[in-house]
Amino acid sequence: MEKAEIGLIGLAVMGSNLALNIAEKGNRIAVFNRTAHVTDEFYANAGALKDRIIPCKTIEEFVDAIRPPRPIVIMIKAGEPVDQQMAALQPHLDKGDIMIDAGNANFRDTMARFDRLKDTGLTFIGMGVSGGEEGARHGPSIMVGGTEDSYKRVEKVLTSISAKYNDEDCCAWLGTDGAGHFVKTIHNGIEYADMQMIAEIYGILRDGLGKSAAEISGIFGEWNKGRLNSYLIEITEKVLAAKDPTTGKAMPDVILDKAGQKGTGKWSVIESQQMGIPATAIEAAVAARSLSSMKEQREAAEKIFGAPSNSFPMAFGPDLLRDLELALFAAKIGAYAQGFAVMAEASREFKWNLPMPVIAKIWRAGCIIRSQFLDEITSAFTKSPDAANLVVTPAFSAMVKESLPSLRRVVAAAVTAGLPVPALASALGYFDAYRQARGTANLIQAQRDFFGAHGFDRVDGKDIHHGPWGSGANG
Ligand SMILES: NC(=O)C1=CN([C@@H]2O[C@H](COP(=O)(O)OP(=O)(O)OC[C@H]3O[C@@H](n4cnc5c(N)ncnc54)[C@H](OP(=O)(O)O)[C@@H]3O)[C@@H](O)[C@H]2O)C=CC1
Ligand SMILES: O=C(CO)[C@H](O)[C@H](O)COP(=O)(O)O
Repeated sequence: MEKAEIGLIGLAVMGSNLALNIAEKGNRIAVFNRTAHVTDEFYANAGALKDRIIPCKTIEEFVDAIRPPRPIVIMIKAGEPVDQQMAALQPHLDKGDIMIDAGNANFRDTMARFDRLKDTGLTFIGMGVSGGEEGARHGPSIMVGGTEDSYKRVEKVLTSISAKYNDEDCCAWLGTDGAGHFVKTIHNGIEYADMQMIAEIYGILRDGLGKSAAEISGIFGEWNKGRLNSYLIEITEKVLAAKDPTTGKAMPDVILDKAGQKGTGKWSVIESQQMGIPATAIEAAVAARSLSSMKEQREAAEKIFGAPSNSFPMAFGPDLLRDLELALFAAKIGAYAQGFAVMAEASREFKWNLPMPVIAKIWRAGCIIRSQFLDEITSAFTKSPDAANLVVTPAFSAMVKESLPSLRRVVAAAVTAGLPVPALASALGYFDAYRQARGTANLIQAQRDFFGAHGFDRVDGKDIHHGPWGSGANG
């Protein structure tokens, strides 16, 4: 039998769709799944693509079905399963074969896997894939980490399956070892913030203004024609318009308000904190998901403190919807600015030389946060490669100036009404602190020196580093 050019392990949602995508682009592919009946079902449903798929029941059969040097995509549950699968695969591989972990790995695990494989003659790639089920099937965004040479060996097949934006591939090599998985993690952190901010605006419309799901769907539909145009706004319109087949109610009204999370949001926050780069909107979004899961505690607390007032101040008049749209836009800029700032610091720390315009480019299509907005980020980082932060680039500073007053009005009104807007408020606080030349940390430095003689620098540059208190009283 003619051998496959590539193999794929893991035929759940992502792997099965990626395998069909790979086959559809003209590649012969061998597939394997730990539970064999999943492979049978996948093959049975592969339709016209069956001719290019070799279903395998054992690892030996799978490895043997691929032409060496073998590129093997591992698309399974992240974490320990990946180590188990790699260990099971390794004895059957030959020098030059490439294992590609395409799941949502923690980049630190990816770095450890690179280390473990260093002297084996095997090649490893850590690759972030975004786009969910549909992206995997018809074109995901692909973020590759590993040696540039290893990328060149798989570039053709990866670019053949990736999404396209204006005919440009949404697939790129981003740097060595953990670079691809780090960028995917921050993509997801931004995704968390984007989703949380949309949910907060939905909360204002639902609880503060009494609008129905259908009405809110219409509003998001309108916004999707403007500056907020994006996949997440598009699906928000759709999910709000959908009806529950069982009750006929709007679908979001029958879904429990407890959000799941698999780890990438939390990792984004942990890494940003480790590097000392504020990612306040992402932090607020992760915390909001955790708080959402405390349903019973929230129910008990509402009995003690009462529900929000259900009245969003109407001082906005006819400009209310425009203010909400602009507020969401301003906060979104804050979240992306934070995500890119975290990647810039990681790039320095891990010596990845991450190409910011390229990252923005490959997120323009295929991935969950895809939008027109990312084209503007591409252009801003191309024109200002050394900008300290996205918000100080000429294009984005103009957008912030235009939209920030709306974010301030909306956050103020929501806070007054008792409606929770932690991510919107965090983005606002970030802007306010970031653009304040003289902040209040002078007081913190004085306090630290008072209780711990930690010292401070003076504004006049004089060589006196302690205040006239405690053990530092004499300078
Ligand atoms: N779902 C999504 O929208 C996205 C997911 N991802 C990432 O892609 C990867 C795959 O995601 P998804 O398709 O949702 O599948 P899941 O994360 O639900 O993982 C299920 C797959 O993992 C396999 N698996 C689990 N444990 C082991 C093990 N110990 N050894 C071998 N195989 C194992 C399962 O095999 P079996 O059938 O035998 O149980 C099955 O094929 C994950 O890392 C996920 O985070 C990335 C982007 C989007
Ligand atoms: O990577 C993804 C999208 O980009 C996956 O859908 C991931 O599962 C999303 O994260 P979470 O499950 O924590 O919401």
